[in-house]
Amino acid sequence: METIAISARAIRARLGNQEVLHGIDLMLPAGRWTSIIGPNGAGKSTLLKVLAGLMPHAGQLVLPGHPPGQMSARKKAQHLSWLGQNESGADDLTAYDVTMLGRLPHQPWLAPPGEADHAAVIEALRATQAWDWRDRTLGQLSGGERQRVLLARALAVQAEVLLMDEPLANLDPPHQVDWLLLVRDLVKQGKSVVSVLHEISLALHADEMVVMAAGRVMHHGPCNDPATHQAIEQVFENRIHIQRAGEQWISLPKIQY
Ligand SMILES: Nc1ncnc2c1ncn2[C@@H]1O[C@H](COP(=O)(O)OP(=O)(O)OP(=O)(O)O)[C@@H](O)[C@H]1O
Repeated sequence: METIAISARAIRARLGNQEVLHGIDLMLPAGRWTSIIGPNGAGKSTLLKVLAGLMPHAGQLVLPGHPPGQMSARKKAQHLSWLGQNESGADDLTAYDVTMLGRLPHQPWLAPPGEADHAAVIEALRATQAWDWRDRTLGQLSGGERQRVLLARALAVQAEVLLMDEPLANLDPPHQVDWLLLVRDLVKQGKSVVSVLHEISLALHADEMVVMAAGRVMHHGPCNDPATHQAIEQVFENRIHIQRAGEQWISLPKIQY
């Protein structure tokens, strides 16, 4: 039987005075990579924030093996790692110190980082090829370089579940591919990854896809399933076409000149 990383039942969430998630039921598999896709405003970021425990919501959220209400904030922060969309702040901190923030859930209150913390930070900065800028502040980095440091921070947590909102933002094509290989490697180690992506061709490399529109899940299925491809085309108003290119599925814009 498939093990579950996060189970969400009847999730509703509001932003301002508007309900933006309208009753979401979702079982996210453990040890797999799930992509969440959908048009602008579909509620993808809101759903990811709810899954990360960062937003008030109605409905039930369960991390199997961790009874609700019995997991301390620290344990939860060790278990779930978060990479937000367009994260700002920390401009005066060095890339090394920003990455070390990912180790906070592991460190005793006010204790300096230990050997394991430094080892995790070094490994994460090397994995995202951000090691060379370890002594530069975030404010001195380009958008893509900065994103790779934030990704290193998320990796340094060494969490079982990684939630990433638009992790490919500002990354050039080779670093997008590196991210994809990194995720595949995490999944091979048994970690669960959930990512919100706008790059449909890359999102199709995931194991499973959640297709959202207007605050609802329209489809959840394997990335190589024709029903999933049809759902993707539909939520994007049939303005894109999913097709096979060699070993991969890719999304092409439908353009009539
Ligand atoms: N402060 C707010 N008050 C009311 N509605 C909001 C607020 N912030 C966002 N929304 C609305 O909530 C809905 C869901 O937003 P969300 O950011 O989750 O969508 P998304 O699918 O991640 O979009 P995108 O692809 O554009 O990043 C959108 O319709 C958005 O306009």
